[in-house]
Amino acid sequence: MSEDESWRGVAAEEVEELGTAVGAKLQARSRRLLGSLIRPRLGLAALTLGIVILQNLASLAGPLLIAVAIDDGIPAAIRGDTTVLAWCIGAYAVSSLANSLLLMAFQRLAGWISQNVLLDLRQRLFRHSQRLSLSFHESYTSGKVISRLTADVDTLKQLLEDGLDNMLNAVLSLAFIGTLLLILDVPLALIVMAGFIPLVLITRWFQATSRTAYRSTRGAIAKIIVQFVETMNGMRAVQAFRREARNESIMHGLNTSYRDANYTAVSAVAVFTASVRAVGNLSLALVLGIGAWRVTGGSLELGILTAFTLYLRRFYDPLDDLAMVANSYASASAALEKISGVLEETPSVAEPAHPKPLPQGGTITFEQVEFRYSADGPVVLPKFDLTIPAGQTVALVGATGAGKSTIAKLVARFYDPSSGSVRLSGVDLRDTADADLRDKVATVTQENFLFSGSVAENIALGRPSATRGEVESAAAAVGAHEFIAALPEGYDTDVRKRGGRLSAGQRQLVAFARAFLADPAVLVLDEATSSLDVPGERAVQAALETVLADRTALIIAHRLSTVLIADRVLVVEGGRIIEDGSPADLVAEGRGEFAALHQAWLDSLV
Ligand SMILES: Nc1ncnc2c1ncn2[C@@H]1O[C@H](COP(=O)(O)OP(=O)(O)OP(=O)(O)O)[C@@H](O)[C@H]1O
Repeated sequence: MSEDESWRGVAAEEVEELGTAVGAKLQARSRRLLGSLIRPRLGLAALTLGIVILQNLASLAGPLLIAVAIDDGIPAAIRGDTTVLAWCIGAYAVSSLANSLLLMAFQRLAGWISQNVLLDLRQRLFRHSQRLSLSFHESYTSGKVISRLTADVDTLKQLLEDGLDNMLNAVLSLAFIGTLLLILDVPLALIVMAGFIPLVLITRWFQATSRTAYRSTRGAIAKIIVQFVETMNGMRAVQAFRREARNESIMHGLNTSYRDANYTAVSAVAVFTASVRAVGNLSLALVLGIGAWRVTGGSLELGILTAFTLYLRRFYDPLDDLAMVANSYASASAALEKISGVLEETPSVAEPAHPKPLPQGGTITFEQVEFRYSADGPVVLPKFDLTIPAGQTVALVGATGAGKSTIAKLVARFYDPSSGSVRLSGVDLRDTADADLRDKVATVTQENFLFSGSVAENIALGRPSATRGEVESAAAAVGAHEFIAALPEGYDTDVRKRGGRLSAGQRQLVAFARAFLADPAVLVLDEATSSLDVPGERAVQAALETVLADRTALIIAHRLSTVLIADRVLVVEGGRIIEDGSPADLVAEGRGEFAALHQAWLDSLV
């Protein structure tokens, strides 16, 4: 990444103090995101603006009508002519009613726009997060994604729900009332306008202070959620290793820094609001003093002064609201900065624009492949070539951390090689469509994640169009039928509900049934039988031998029985393939790693 691009994506998230240039770029990115969210609703936004303008005009009529009533209506009524007073009262009632109706229409429309903007944003974030590659999620962590999708979207929600409303009203009130003040009395209006000089200065100070404070709050809340998710996910380990106290102290530290960051922001708001009020009240006092002196001198009418002070209150009230909007905006723009960062990330394993279809067959070729997990990380697989002909069952063996799973992950294209290419039936995996690849390559791992839903639904993930009969046959083929049938609701048992909880071995069998049902050209089994008991493994193995007969398979296993069904064994050490041959040949040679491993297995059986 060049220096200029170092702010892109989520890279600047952890940086506390941003340079001005980077800060400006991040703000521009946030604005672009906001613009892209509002643009599709521009017509409706224009209508909302029209309504709020009318509503403000309706609300402004009040004090003016009161001024006319005091200066003309009441004196005329004293003389016996009530026409003007009656008109004033009637117009006041109509303008108040119009004000209420327009306000309701405005709030409903603004609410509709905001809620749709939020819906759009939540969907974009979720869709994008799902599309980002495994490597992003491994480093960014689910807690941070959750924090973007919940806490950060919520701050934007606050801005849109209350802020939009307040801001439009405040800006319009300021513009309209400012004009009216000038029309009513120029010298008094100028006194009011002079108050804007300190206001601008205070606002600039507030923007700078609150931006930094809110960036810290966004970072702090993300850390809290990350810690929370980690604790909840690892609850068993937490309790088994008595990590509660340590976790509590970490959480206390994080919560404290979140409080401190929020307190800094709230303090800035307090100073800002108080200063705005002080300026407002001081100019009101000045206007009242000078106005009263002029009324006594006869150069100003009492009605005008009354209207002026009534308007003045309304002139400064929205400034209070504006202070709150500025606060919500600072908080939301810090959140938008983070959200737009996630949305700017691109999948490192991207789908090509014009994918090539994968032909039948399952020959896997590694051509001059070198792999590291990150650009600056160590080389995990030094450059190598390897061809696995279609239909061959290959076992990968080797010590922990040797690189076996990494090879398997490259075959399933969870990562792309750092250099060279991995091909399936001659097609570079980088040129394939995700759906095509997932149809052809199925993976069963140790984790065996089950989605909420029934056991049958979890098996059918392998082939969503499968009938119940096919699901049951797949389960029977791997020896899972009996335990599933014995569950409270058989195949319809919910795997997340009480009674539907499956053991690790049972989950593994479900994952096997899923892969068998998928009927892929290439099957990757990464420690897929490690949780099965011996009879369970035998049942799967018997099924494996028939199922693997006509497809390519890559098996990573630590058990001899599984390795022996392979046609070919690759021994991996430090990312290199150091032995390659049939299990029988490698054992017969008697000198290599595999022969030693084989002997160790045999010894352990005695
Ligand atoms: N997501 C990752 N990011 C960075 N490094 C990784 C990642 N996954 C694995 N590694 C590193 O790559 C190397 C090979 O790991 P790999 O998981 O392929 O080993 P393995 O042979 O499958 O081990 P095991 O038998 O324990 O599963 C290890 O040094 C490991 O630390």
